[in-house]
Amino acid sequence: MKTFEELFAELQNKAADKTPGSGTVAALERGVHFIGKKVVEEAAESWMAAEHEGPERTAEEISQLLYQVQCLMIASGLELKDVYRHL
Ligand SMILES: N=c1c2ncn([C@@H]3O[C@H](COP(=O)(O)OP(=O)(O)OP(=O)(O)O)[C@@H](O)[C@H]3O)c2ncn1[C@@H]1O[C@H](COP(=O)(O)O)[C@@H](O)[C@H]1O
Repeated sequence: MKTFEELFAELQNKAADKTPGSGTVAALERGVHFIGKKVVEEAAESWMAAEHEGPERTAEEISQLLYQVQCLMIASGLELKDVYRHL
């Protein structure tokens, strides 16, 4: 199990190192348009899971949404603090 902050640090390190075999690195190379579509896809799947599939599936889909949001943040050059200051 990992926290939101721990996952973000892991993804930042992989992006900086261009870790071979990383799906995150591959997604970042495809860019904001590709990642943005993933965010929308996972948001829709989270919504559908919440309506029809129960809490466990909803948690799984939301974890994927958070991952894609973090990819979008990194692709946009954002740090956690840039987002947190709007919360
Ligand atoms: N938490 C995640 C995570 N959540 C979702 N995804 C990816 O996001 C994509 C979308 O998920 P889907 O279930 O919709 O995928 P799919 O429809 O089966 O396949 P696609 O055709 O959409 O790729 C998949 O490619 C998943 O692998 C994630 N990929 C990585 N992580 C974590 O990110 C870290 C770095 O991962 P790597 O960069 O791959 O090393 C690790 O801690 C991973 O656990």
